[in-house]
Amino acid sequence: MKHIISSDAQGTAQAFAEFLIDQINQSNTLNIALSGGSTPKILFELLADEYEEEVDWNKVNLYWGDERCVPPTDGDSNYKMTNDLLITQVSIPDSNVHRVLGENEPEGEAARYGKDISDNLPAANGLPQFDIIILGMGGDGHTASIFPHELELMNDERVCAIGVNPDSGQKRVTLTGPVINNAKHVCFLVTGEGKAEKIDEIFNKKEGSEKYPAAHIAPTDGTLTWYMDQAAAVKL
Ligand SMILES: O=C1O[C@H](COP(=O)(O)O)[C@@H](O)[C@H](O)[C@H]1O
Repeated sequence: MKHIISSDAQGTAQAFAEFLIDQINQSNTLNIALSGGSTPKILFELLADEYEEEVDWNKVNLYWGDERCVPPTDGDSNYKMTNDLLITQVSIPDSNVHRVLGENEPEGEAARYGKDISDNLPAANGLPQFDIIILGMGGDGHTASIFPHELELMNDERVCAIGVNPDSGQKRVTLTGPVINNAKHVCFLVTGEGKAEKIDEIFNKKEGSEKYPAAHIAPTDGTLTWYMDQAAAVKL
């Protein structure tokens, strides 16, 4: 496990963007699962503003590690944020964009999306393998949409399942733990002082940290990198 600490959220997005651009330029095709959240928002703006011309976007296939079960026009939609800030700003073919159909019935959509992933990605260890998965970590230690009260999703045999936000009751489609941990590169983007406590607990393996889904991310054969800002990493 590696961690890269930048001075602020902009620096965190920049550090990850440089890694991503290198990976795209070194690959014939790159399958990436995106996340929602505040740092990816900065990342998408940065990619559109500064890296649009730097890569061949035809090589990039976009998926989502989690999505809220809402229509793609809803302000809560992770796809909407990516579409507004990145997809409509770079030359990426529509056929490369594999969104979760958040407007569909959740359980059926989790199965459909899992099949879309299995049908299109190469397999390794009997599971689809992403080149890169971007993760965030919520203030409660959730990652993707695996929340502490549904830790069993870390060991679920399906590719995708439904997670439920315990505060709002909102259903979300999420990749399961085994698929996340099967990726070649798993990259957390975590910024802000609100994450410092959990970062400290997870990194220092404090008692009780095992209840946080983010603490269970440990790629089987791939790399794990935490991109953080100083505020999130202040207790390390
Ligand atoms: O609910 C979500 O939040 C997490 C973390 O977001 P952040 O703004 O606290 O960085 C995100 O990873 C996930 O995709 C999203 O659905």
